Amino acid sequence: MKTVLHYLRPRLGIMSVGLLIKFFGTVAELLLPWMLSIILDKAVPAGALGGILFWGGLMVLCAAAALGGNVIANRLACSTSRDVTRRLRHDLFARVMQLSCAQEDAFTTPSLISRLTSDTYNVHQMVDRMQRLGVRAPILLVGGIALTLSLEPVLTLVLIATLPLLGLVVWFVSTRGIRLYTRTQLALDALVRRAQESMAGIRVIHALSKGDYERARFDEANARAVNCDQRAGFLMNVTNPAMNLLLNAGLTVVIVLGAYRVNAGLAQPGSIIAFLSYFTIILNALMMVSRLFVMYSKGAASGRRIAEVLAAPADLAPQNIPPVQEDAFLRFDHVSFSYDKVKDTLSDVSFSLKRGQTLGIIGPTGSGKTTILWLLLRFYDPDSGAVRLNGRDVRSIPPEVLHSKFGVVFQNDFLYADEIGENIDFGRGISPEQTAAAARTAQADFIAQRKGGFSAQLAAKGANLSGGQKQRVLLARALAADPEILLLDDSSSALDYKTDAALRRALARDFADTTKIIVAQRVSSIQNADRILVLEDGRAAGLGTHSELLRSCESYREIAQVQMGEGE
Ligand SMILES: Nc1ncnc2c1ncn2[C@@H]1O[C@H](COP(=O)(O)OP(=O)(O)OP(=O)(O)O)[C@@H](O)[C@H]1O
Repeated sequence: MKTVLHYLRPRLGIMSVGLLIKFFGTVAELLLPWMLSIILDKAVPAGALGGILFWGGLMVLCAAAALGGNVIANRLACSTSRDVTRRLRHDLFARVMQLSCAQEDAFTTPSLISRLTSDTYNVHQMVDRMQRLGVRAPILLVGGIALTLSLEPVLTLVLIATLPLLGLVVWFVSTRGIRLYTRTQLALDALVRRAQESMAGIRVIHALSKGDYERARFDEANARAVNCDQRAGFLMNVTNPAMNLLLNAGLTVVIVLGAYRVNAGLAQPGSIIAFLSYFTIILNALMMVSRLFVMYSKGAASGRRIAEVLAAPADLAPQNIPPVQEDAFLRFDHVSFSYDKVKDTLSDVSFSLKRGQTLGIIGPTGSGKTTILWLLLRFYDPDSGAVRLNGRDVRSIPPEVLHSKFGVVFQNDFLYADEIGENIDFGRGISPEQTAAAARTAQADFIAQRKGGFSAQLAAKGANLSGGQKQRVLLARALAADPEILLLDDSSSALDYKTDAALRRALARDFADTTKIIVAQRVSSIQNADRILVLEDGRAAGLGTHSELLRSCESYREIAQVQMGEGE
């Protein structure tokens, strides 16, 4: 709730005006039965037409004030909740964008999506309802009880006697509600994850005719989410009838007692009618309070989930590490790293490159090739050792400065549903000439030949391109900003051998000063690299040129033999 209150602070002025209008509107509404009792008990028996007209006119004015006040206050409440949600969503998204990969892994993507969508919606609803009902319900409740006390103190005691029981119901609902709604949100996270997985793999699912299997998996997650929501809903649904029961029981006692008191001449009929109206008003106010607690339970649970992300520490903040004097441009210095902090993913890996040199990385799947790139980009920090650029530890370089040095193509990289040119530019203001040059180096000549050229529209994830075309657009994107360091993670695997060779020649020619790290499965993609790192289960099994490794590294010789028949 602290987080939500923080976002409400800039709106305090407007909220106060809205709540003040709500206050007066509700007071006007509350006075209506009291005025009715004056008309019935005083003006009518005295036959005072002037009195009847005066109080009747006042009632019309009060009713109009109540209506107008409510409408204006509700509109103000709406604008506040909209504004709070917009700012909250904006900051949450900005924070999500800055999360480290380790934090992303911990929160999980589906959970972050539902925090950005359904959780912010729940907070929106809570802020909205709190303003609409938060003032109205207590005034109707407290004011109603005060007025009934002045009208009929004896009967009011019956009303007051039921209040502790009602309070107990509200307390029980709100404490259990937060727990149940947190569980519901977790089930929704799982549902989003299932939907995301199925959408991402929809072609494989079709190809393997696994539609039924996926539907069953989705239904299972769906049923769990519905079940959790049902439990929370059941608790909330029990609240209203339970309160109704208590209040109707009280109402029955009031009617019986009221009839007895009128009969005995201890009370007037007008007061009893007004009392019954107040009883209904108080009943409604209590219903509002219980609804408020439902919204509060949901909103508070969601607010807590949002606050967790906003409060996540900036664990990639630059650290104060003094630079060292060294001749290498890029150095991995005895780096060890583990994702789960149990088993090392990389163990004591070292290599260095001079500016403009190329490192090829090869090794079995899961040997840690991509992890080396993650550490270079400081998506994760090494557990021991250091990654340095020009003698500066990457942990001491501000992320935006560090990342501006890189051009990257990752495995399964993404393309927007936008023009090809926009996908290459990626919001960096790259000139059309630079874009065209990058596309030429990336061997993406097909773009110019395509209808619309660089303005041709891509489908989401580049679905209207072939695998090889996609890789070449992604390469053009990586090259367009003329990076100091180029990281290519298995990014030419879909290219035919001829195009792959042409790409390597173009890179060597047009990006001679760019330091390149190329992760590849094909020996042919890296055999001309200045150095090749052979990884095996996170360890450097070999480091050298192609011919050196053929002589000295058995596992490299085996790969080369299988792929090219070399080294025998
Ligand atoms: N985010 C992560 N959390 C936990 N473990 C991970 C994570 N990413 C990768 N791993 C694990 O770390 C190991 C190395 O993964 P990495 O992606 O670096 O391998 P790779 O050599 O690039 O594999 P491939 O050739 O298949 O792309 C694997 O065992 C993988 O399961």
